[in-house]
Amino acid sequence: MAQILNGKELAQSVRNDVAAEVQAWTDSGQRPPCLRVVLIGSNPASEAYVRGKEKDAREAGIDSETLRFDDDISEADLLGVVDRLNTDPSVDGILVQLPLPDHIDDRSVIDAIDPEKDVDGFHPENLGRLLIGAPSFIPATPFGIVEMLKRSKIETEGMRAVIVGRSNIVGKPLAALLMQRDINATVTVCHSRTRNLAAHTREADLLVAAVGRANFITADMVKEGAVVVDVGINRVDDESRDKGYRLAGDIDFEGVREKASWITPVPGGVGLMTRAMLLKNTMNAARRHADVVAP
Ligand SMILES: NC(=O)C1=CN([C@@H]2O[C@H](COP(=O)(O)OP(=O)(O)OC[C@H]3O[C@@H](n4cnc5c(N)ncnc54)[C@H](OP(=O)(O)O)[C@@H]3O)[C@@H](O)[C@H]2O)C=CC1
Ligand SMILES: Nc1nc(=O)c2c([nH]1)NC[C@@H]1CN(c3ccc(C(=O)N[C@@H](CCC(=O)O)C(=O)O)cc3)C=[N+]21
Ligand SMILES: [Mg+2]
Repeated sequence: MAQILNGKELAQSVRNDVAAEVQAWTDSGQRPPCLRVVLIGSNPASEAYVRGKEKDAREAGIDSETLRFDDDISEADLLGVVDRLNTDPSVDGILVQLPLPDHIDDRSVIDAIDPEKDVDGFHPENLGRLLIGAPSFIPATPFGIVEMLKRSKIETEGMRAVIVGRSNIVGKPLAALLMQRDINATVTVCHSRTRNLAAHTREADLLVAAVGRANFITADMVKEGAVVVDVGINRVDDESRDKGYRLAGDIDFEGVREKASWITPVPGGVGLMTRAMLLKNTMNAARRHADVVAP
């Protein structure tokens, strides 16, 4: 039976560390790190993330505000908002909540964010820097996954890592991170065109699912003793809940926990780490902005 990689506890310890960094920062006479989140429309899932982020930021002493716009905002107007935040000297970090409405090109907006304020690490300059191992903002979800493994003292050296999902925000940056010299995993990235997916996943010492389909990874796809990380956030109908649904990951938790050595739950796993690492990135953005190099 797997041990639980407890996102609640691990994220709390990251938040405590960031709160101490922020305290030392403001004690030294600096203003609190400042994050601005841009939220278009009123997607209930996005609203939930944004609420969570605001609460986390407040507790860490970070100045965080969400700028909300109707989903009929034009791309030009949104680019104007980004430009204002880019040039505002009181703003350290910018996060534009994705996905954007269909009439707006996500890429154009991400590319417009000042790479020095890009706390999501989604700008091509930061993704390129991540790939070559140069200092950069590391996307919060991959960063959070690695931080979970490190804080749980899970040895990654020489592991076979299999990532299911090749998105620019999770799968690809996680692959870049896991193959770095301080982690030393051997990485396979699978996607919807992968032939015989289970043959790959069954080889994984570290299996990460970022697919977006509830209970997609079943026990028969998992090697005995694997470390299993669930990035998926899916809604499944559940009449016993007030909301009529509950959250489920991409991993069939009940089945897979019998075989894995470690497993992340949903909720209470990677999502909480994502939010905590965003705070870490915002603290680093403030240092960079003040020309103090991030540690
Ligand atoms: N916990 C957290 O902090 C976060 C959670 N999420 C959640 O993680 C999930 C993934 O997000 P994201 O990476 O943005 O998703 P995307 O939809 O961008 O990517 C999904 C990936 O899964 C692959 N895929 C889809 N179907 C299959 C299949 N049948 N077999 C193998 N691969 C398949 C796709 O392949 P292809 O490229 O070929 O289409 C694609 O690469 C979502 O549930 C999202 O809500 C996302 C970000 C952060
Ligand atoms: N620019 C941008 N950056 C992102 O990092 C980004 C984004 N857009 N768009 C959406 C995805 C998804 N994402 C999550 C963050 C936290 C939780 C999270 O806190 N999850 C909690 C549960 C939250 C709940 O109960 O609703 C948990 O797993 O325990 C989930 C998902 C960030 N994303
Ligand atoms: Mg779009």
